[in-house]
Amino acid sequence: MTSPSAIKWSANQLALLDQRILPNRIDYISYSEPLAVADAIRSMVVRGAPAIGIAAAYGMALAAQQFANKPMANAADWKQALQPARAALADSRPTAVNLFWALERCDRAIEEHGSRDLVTALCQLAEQIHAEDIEINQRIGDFGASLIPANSIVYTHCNAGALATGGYGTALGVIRSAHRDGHIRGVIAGETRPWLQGARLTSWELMSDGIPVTLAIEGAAAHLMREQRPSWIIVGADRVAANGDAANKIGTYNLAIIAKYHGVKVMVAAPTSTFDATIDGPQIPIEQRPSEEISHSFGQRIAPENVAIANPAFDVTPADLIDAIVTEHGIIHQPDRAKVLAHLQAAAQQ
Ligand SMILES: CSC[C@H]1O[C@H](OP(=O)(O)O)[C@H](O)[C@@H]1O
Repeated sequence: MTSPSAIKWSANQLALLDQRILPNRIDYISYSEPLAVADAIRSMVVRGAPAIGIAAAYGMALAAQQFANKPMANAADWKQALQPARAALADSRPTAVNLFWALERCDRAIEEHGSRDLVTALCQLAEQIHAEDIEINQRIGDFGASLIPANSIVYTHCNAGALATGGYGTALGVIRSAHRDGHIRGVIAGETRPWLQGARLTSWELMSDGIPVTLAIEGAAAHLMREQRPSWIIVGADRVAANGDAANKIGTYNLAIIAKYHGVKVMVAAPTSTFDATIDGPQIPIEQRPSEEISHSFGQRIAPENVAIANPAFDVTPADLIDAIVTEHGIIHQPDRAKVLAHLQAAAQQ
């Protein structure tokens, strides 16, 4: 049994698996309002860079449906009508660049179709982005798996699985493909405070696929790298910058430093839609999330009132701590600016 899809679209209705209550409850929430989709992204009903981009594209399709019976003379009319929905979706989470990449693809569809049947075009575009992502993840998985030695233990952080994407996953896509090839002896999944994507989502996904997984607290990472000698740390990304730095869930930078000390290799698995060639790592916007995610645990206060709290949702791992960035177009070994830009240029020509 594999984990259910994070995103469902049928009869022009969007349903999102509520990832805030997994794995204890499997509930989908239906959406017809684009502003509600923006809230779902902000509150992490749906999360994970590629899944956020797919949800935003469906949000724009829902927005267009609201104007299906209104006279629109041209693309400018449509852009004006859809602007509130686009603005709300763009404002939902700042770090995952797939969100902005998907909205820009919707912008191009609006320009291209103008007053013709834009509703159908945006629905088809969202479905295309969704279907493409699954195929992309399978390619990332196979490229990444080619790097995993036989009999490997690997370590992963957060959830870059089917639940964070259109399906199959990026980091978990590599693990799924390597397990299919018989190269995975075990996976260590870091719990990933405060939202516990590792404990609640990655453990659940891997167990659903029959992949041996051991859940650990993040504080055990150095000990486990020394004792169990994983071959790779395999993570996803929310944004890969032009210089090869990668933003991912908070704690990834820690793991990369520990990995360097212990001679463990670090792999970032991400589609080229997660790359942002316009900035370098230090310029990546880091989302600061609500303090309550740290001061409370499942509704119970665990920290004193008024304690100062830092809750950055992501950190940036410098390229010199990354051994490989794996995309749907191949592998960037020992990434740097020149290699990243060459990879993106070659990808654009395919
Ligand atoms: C392939 S998803 C990438 C990324 O998304 C997760 O963040 P969040 O759960 O806050 O959306 C995490 O950083 C994953 O690695």
